[in-house]
Amino acid sequence: MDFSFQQGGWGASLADKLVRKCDVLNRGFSGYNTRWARVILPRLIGKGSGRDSPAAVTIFFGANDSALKEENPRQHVPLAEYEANLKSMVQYLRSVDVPAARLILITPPPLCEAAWEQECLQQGCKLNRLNLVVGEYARACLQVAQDCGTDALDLWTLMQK
Ligand SMILES: CCCCCCCCCCCCCCCCOC[C@H](COP(=O)(O)O)OC(C)=O
Repeated sequence: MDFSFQQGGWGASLADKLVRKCDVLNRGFSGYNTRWARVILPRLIGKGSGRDSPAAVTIFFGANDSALKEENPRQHVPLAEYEANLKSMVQYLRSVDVPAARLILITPPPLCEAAWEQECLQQGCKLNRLNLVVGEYARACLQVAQDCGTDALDLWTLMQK
């Protein structure tokens, strides 16, 4: 997310598609999980921080939360806490007047284990994420969206090979 406004990134593409219709703001923090994000969210989005009411607010977490506890305890967040943190972020956004109908929860994307393993090896560690585990977090994200009455974008399913 942090890097999505770089050349060719999905944030930049979205901003380009929506030019003259609405502004796309990026509040991504690379490497963050929901445990850290829920703490800083009020500093990123406060009551009335947009000039107009937002057309949509996306919440896109889970890739880092789903890192394996044994191999990456720093970023790992247990599944139940991930769900609770997402719900807390939804509740916070609703408390600053973002209607549930304007919220979109995005599941973590699928993981290409072979490519990620290369990245891990370069950093001197073992493969620390598994696509099947990411899928469990994606399903939990969809469940939270259903429970909270928000829209959801199931990237994990849409982007599987
Ligand atoms: C109002 C309409 C909203 C539409 C949103 C459309 C969203 C499209 C998203 C496409 C996503 C492409 C894949 C992105 C992959 C991002 O992976 C990120 C993770 C975590 O990285 P970071 O954010 O830096 O912590 O990357 C890895 C390697 O886990």
